Amino acid sequence: MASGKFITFEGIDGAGKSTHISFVAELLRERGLSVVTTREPGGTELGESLRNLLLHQKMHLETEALLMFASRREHLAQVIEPALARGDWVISDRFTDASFAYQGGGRKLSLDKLNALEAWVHPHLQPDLTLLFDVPLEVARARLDAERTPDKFEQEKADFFASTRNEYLRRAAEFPARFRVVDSTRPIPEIREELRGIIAAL
Ligand SMILES: Nc1ncnc2c1ncn2[C@@H]1O[C@H](COP(=O)(O)OP(=O)(O)O)[C@@H](O)[C@H]1O
Ligand SMILES: Cc1cn([C@H]2C[C@H](O)[C@@H](COP(=O)(O)OP(=O)(O)O)O2)c(=O)[nH]c1=O
Repeated sequence: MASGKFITFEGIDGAGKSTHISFVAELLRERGLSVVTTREPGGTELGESLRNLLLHQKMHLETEALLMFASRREHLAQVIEPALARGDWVISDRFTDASFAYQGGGRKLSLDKLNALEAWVHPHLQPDLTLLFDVPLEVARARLDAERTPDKFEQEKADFFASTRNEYLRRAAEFPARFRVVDSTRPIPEIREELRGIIAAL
């Protein structure tokens, strides 16, 4: 049996990643693959409790980073690793790149500390494919304003998201084999066509 692959969706808030997750999951299911969709922070009962704290409570930057990785540890143990071991495909709405982008880029936690946490929590696992939905801040902000009540992260200022986006793009350049940067300013059907091509090539 072919082994499953691990796909992560990333981007600043409002970039449009959630819009495309069910589409990509469906593309894979059409090929007869078994697909698990999940998200971070969250994905487990404990992770969803941590998500609630992380999205709504102020806390020290390092506490925030540690809780993101605590949620991830549980998620890997309970959901991601068992699914991949069964041969399922896993699609996660965010993973460790988000910690580098938000806690590292946005909040300026040292990348050394983030590298140490990553080496602790998943020394041997990386996504097979990371789709980075990229838009300028103004576009993301306009999409969010039209839509929802902002959580703790979504209330951050423009320079926070500029740094977050830059860190995502820096990582995409550092790991070109696993990243695909998707220009998410385009209309949804055009983005879907590109995603269809990327998935077909996997
Ligand atoms: N390519 C696009 N063009 C126009 N609007 C979009 C596009 N992609 C997403 N949106 C809209 O932007 C909003 C935020 O999208 P969402 O997928 O929830 O973003 P994210 O998950 O990245 O925060 C939603 O209202 C969605 O319908
Ligand atoms: C996984 C992860 C998410 N986050 C942030 C990014 C998002 O603002 C927030 C929740 O992500 P997300 O699920 O994208 O939010 P929404 O449901 O509103 O689209 O958590 C981090 O700061 N670090 C992380 O490691």
